[in-house]
Amino acid sequence: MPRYAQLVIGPAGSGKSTYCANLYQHCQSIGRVVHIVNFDPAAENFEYPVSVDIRELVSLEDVMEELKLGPNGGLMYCMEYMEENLDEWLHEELDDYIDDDYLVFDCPGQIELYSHVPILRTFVDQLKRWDFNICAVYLLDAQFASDVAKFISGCMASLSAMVQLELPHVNILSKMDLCPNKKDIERFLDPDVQMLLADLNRHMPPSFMKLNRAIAHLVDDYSLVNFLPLDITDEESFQYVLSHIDMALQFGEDAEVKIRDQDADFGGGTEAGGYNSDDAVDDV
Ligand SMILES: Nc1nc2c(ncn2[C@@H]2O[C@H](COP(=O)(O)OP(=O)(O)OP(=O)(O)O)[C@@H](O)[C@H]2O)c(=O)[nH]1
Ligand SMILES: [Mg+2]
Repeated sequence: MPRYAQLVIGPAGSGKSTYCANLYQHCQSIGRVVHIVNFDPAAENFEYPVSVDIRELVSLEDVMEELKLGPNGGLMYCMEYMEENLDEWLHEELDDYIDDDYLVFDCPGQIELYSHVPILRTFVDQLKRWDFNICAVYLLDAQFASDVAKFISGCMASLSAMVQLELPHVNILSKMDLCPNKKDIERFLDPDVQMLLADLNRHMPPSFMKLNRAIAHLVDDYSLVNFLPLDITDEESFQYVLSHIDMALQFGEDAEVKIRDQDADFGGGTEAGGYNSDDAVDDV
């Protein structure tokens, strides 16, 4: 039987770790087992129990200190080091997770990892060889849907990850609880590219019209302009997103949903997401 992996990616601060923490909680509440892998060598605080931690192999702090690298160069070094040690380190770590186990990789936010650096591609190819079904879960802050130009740039970033990784790909608009007017966002979830194009042209000088058209068609040709909204304060919203990801992973087709061991070693449960969602809703 295969194992399953969500690769949670997206720009810095888009809500990847918060999503992982809330996914863990949601799964606990419905009696499903998921294991979260911290794949970010720079991460320090966790709102979920970490099942596998890249920092046991390499940590950004040590790399910056020993190699005198800055945070971005240091992170790239860490990820290259991970790539070189896939067989020894990760293979061994994942050995504990067998048939139909479901892992969620909380990745770093350095956008170059998903655009032109081949590290994650090598990593997913290796996971496939180890019989994982994998789905890329790309988070984009719903603020990107506040205007068309921002939204198109978010789509392009997601598109480059999609082309680079060649995985089933689910796009999520995160932080919907912070959106004052959800109706405004709706037109971006499954938008008409002609409408986006007209909007772009309206806000830009005529010299950009040809470029705008080319970009809009590129995005349209890849059928990428499709986002699922996620409001982490709403269980139904979570269930909706998770069911799409499960479908992309073909999870549940030949695997039984594992019932959580009530005595899981992570005692006491976690608090959701490191922020107070009630306050966030009140702010809107
Ligand atoms: N209100 C609200 N805040 C969120 C949500 N998701 C994330 N945040 C906040 O946004 C900030 C960044 O969230 P993270 O989950 O750390 O984002 P990340 O993508 O893991 O960031 P990096 O690992 O640095 O790339 C934190 O302050 C979170 O509390 C959300 O759905 N709603
Ligand atoms: Mg994070």
